[in-house]
Amino acid sequence: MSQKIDWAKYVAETEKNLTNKIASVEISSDESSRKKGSIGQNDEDAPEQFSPAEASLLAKVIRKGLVESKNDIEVQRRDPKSPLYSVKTFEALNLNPNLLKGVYEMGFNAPSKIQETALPTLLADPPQNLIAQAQSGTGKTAAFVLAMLSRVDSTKKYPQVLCLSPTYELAIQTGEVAAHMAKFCPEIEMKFAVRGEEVPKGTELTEHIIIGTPGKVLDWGLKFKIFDLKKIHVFVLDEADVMIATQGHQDQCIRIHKNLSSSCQMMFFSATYDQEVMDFAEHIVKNPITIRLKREEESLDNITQYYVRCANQQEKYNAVTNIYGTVGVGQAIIFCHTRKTAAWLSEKMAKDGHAVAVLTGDLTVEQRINVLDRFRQGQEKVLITTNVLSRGIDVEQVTIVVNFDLPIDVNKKADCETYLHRIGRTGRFGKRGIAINLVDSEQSMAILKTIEKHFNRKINYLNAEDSDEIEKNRKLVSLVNNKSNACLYSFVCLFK
Ligand SMILES: Nc1ncnc2c1ncn2[C@@H]1O[C@H](COP(=O)(O)OP(=O)(O)OP(=O)(O)O)[C@@H](O)[C@H]1O
Repeated sequence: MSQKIDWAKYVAETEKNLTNKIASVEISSDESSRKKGSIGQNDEDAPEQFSPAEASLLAKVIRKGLVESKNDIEVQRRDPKSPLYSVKTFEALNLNPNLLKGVYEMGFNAPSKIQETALPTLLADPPQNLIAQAQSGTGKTAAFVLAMLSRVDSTKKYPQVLCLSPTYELAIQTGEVAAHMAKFCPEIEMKFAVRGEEVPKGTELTEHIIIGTPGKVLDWGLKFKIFDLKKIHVFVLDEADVMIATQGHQDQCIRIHKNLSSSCQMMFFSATYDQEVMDFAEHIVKNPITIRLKREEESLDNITQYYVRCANQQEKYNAVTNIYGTVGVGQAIIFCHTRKTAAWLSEKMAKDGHAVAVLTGDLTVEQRINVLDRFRQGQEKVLITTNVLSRGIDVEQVTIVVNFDLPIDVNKKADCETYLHRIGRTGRFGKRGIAINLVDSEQSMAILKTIEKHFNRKINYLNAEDSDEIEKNRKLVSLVNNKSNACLYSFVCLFK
């Protein structure tokens, strides 16, 4: 990117290519290339696993909007005398009018919960250091981008704001938000410090904001000295939890941080609140105000859980096709352990004339979004997937979740957390749902028992021969979506 390039255009072009690139790049510490078409693991027999960076990027790209929370913000202040405000409107922040225009242009009417407290802190005079933790999608990026843009003095032609992201793709995402928000502030110039960006030796950067990955920023700031880290007065560390999970990044961040001036304002953001993240935060952020929005936990409260005994894979298949035939009550998601099983199941169902969607890690991000969009619109009633989708399904109309394979961890033990993410709902949806676990061996029965014990919630045996059981289930299922009993009866008869 040349120094005077149209930032918005650059981001638009980069974004256009991003989905293709994502399939062919390594999201890891060394940022080396990986085989095309392989976002997850290459081995389709292996359980699908996704790096924190991949998961974060996917969540960002797939998410449609703000994740609202009913929880209150928790605030901790080292210095109890430091003022703390919160705002209910963007006007109350006394923003540059063109920035405010940009915020409204993005469709933001009022600050999100985390923004209500984070923004006045980030914009306070004298500057305050902030550690903010809130789950993905709650408005953290928008908050610090607004603060970054507000802190620029465009009459001074040197980098003043530095934002570190863990990967190329995440940096591009942040840049896109910044470009969008700064739409009416053409005087603010930004530059990506990511792989592929080269600047001739001896250049001095004149852009106000640098958004980049730690390795490149270290090179530019310390090795080539094309900008002065001491002149940076706002330092943002985004996705700190993903940063830590990326090898070598933590040390690089600390090296960058050591070269900043002591008066530099520190903004630290994380989606999780692990001890490791907080230790890292302590290193980087002195005397912070810490704000925290606890995630709305998923629970099994509204979910009725069943298990069905199947002798083999074919019986599992039969059970699934029966379910498919009766999901008039809503939509279903079927979870498989490996990409291979998901492919086998979907192919078999397609051959038998069923329309199902399949979402696995070998799809590009663009393809995944298409699949999800179609499913959200109800174009397919059944979605077959792997753990690529275990978190944040957020499709309200999904009433049935089938575990074709029960979730297990790398040691082949019950993975209760994944079970909860697959089946559970947050208070947001509050609707009833049904989970059906297909059990085809003694091992899977043992896993089921572990899950049952872990959550202390009974997983009912679904036995279509037992008339009492059918009656009980019929009543229960009729609570789901208030559909007629006739339709629901067919659901219960699936397993006959
Ligand atoms: N005040 C707001 N009003 C409406 N929408 C908002 C507001 N703030 C952010 N959003 C939108 O909500 C979504 C999530 O916001 P954002 O990306 O800032 O969250 P985040 O916490 O940074 O998530 P992540 O950790 O995944 O990056 C985005 O689509 C963003 O445009």
